[in-house]
Amino acid sequence: MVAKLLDGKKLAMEIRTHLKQRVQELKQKGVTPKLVVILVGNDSASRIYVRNKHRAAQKIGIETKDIELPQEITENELLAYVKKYNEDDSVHGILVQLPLPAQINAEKITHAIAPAKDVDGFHPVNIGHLFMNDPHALPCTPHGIMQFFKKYNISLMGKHAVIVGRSNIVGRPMAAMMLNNDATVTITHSKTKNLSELTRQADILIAAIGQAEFIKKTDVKPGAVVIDVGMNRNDKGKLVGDVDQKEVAEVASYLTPVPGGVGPMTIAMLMEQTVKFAERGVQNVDGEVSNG
Ligand SMILES: NC(=O)C1=CN([C@@H]2O[C@H](COP(=O)(O)OP(=O)(O)OC[C@H]3O[C@@H](n4cnc5c(N)ncnc54)[C@H](OP(=O)(O)O)[C@@H]3O)[C@@H](O)[C@H]2O)C=CC1
Ligand SMILES: Nc1nc(=O)c2c([nH]1)NC[C@@H]1CN(c3ccc(C(=O)N[C@@H](CCC(=O)O)C(=O)O)cc3)C=[N+]21
Ligand SMILES: [Mg+2]
Repeated sequence: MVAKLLDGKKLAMEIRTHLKQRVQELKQKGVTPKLVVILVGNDSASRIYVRNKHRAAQKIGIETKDIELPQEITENELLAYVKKYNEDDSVHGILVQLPLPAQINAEKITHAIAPAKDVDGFHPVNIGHLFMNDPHALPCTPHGIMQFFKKYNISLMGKHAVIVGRSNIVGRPMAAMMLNNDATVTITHSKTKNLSELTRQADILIAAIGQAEFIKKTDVKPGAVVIDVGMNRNDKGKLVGDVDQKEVAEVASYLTPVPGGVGPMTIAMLMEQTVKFAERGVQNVDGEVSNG
């Protein structure tokens, strides 16, 4: 079998076209969706993300403000920025890039972002809604992955989904979303025993580990759908995923490439949520019932 590649670049472009239309409608009502991105220090995956976000926002007509802060900034200084944009009615979305430097308690920052502006969907209130199958804001990376399943008619019902990685930004919310869509979900991590035995049972395998080309052909059941979330540099400095793409393409039915797979979808979902939040604001002004 040769895997069919799930083209995230193309799907993200389709989504952008729809968003552009929605932004135009908002602008006619006098509202320009605005996203504030706060980057502390110089994490390399975050750099790529910030650059690509900016480009996408420009194409759609979303206003972005990038705030770049030094590695040494204190927690209170960073909290003051969050507070400022929480209170600024022209801002619809706030995103603080992770990871944050060691002197800052990331949890404290995440908790400080107003849930209604939490475009990452990382606030405990939003995570709680998601786990209760009543989502208000959705973490962008797993939400983007769900769009592949929709687009390519990959049903999750009754399927065994195995997720490698349990981070708050990918693994855990991915598990909730797949569970909400009737998959049977196994979450694995660095303490999991006999990992390969589990991954080989997966109808749908999500690799969100942060280890270059970790998942090999022998870890994958023939015909499985394999989603590669990883963004790593290999020893030659090349961008590679968590999946050995060349090997795994020989056994998987579907596979997301890196680059051009999950990454562009993460950005498309960030844009989508920014627009959605801006639309909610307009609904509230019009006196209609808000959906959250
Ligand atoms: N394309 C995109 O849009 C995005 C890509 N990424 C990329 O995805 C990858 C994962 O990111 P993120 O979730 O933030 O990473 P984290 O480092 O926060 O989490 C990694 C997870 O993988 C687990 N893990 C690490 N090594 C192993 C191993 N050998 N066997 C089994 N499990 C292991 C860890 O286990 P434990 O909990 O026990 O430590 C942890 O749960 C990175 O490459 C990142 O750059 C991230 C976000 C978005
Ligand atoms: N609060 C927060 N939320 C995040 O969602 C978040 C974060 N912090 N910190 C960093 C990680 C990483 N991440 C990426 C998203 C898209 C690409 C992306 O655009 N990838 C392109 C890269 C192509 C290229 O330009 O080389 C692709 O895969 O095709 C990369 C990385 C989001 N993250
Ligand atoms: Mg990708």
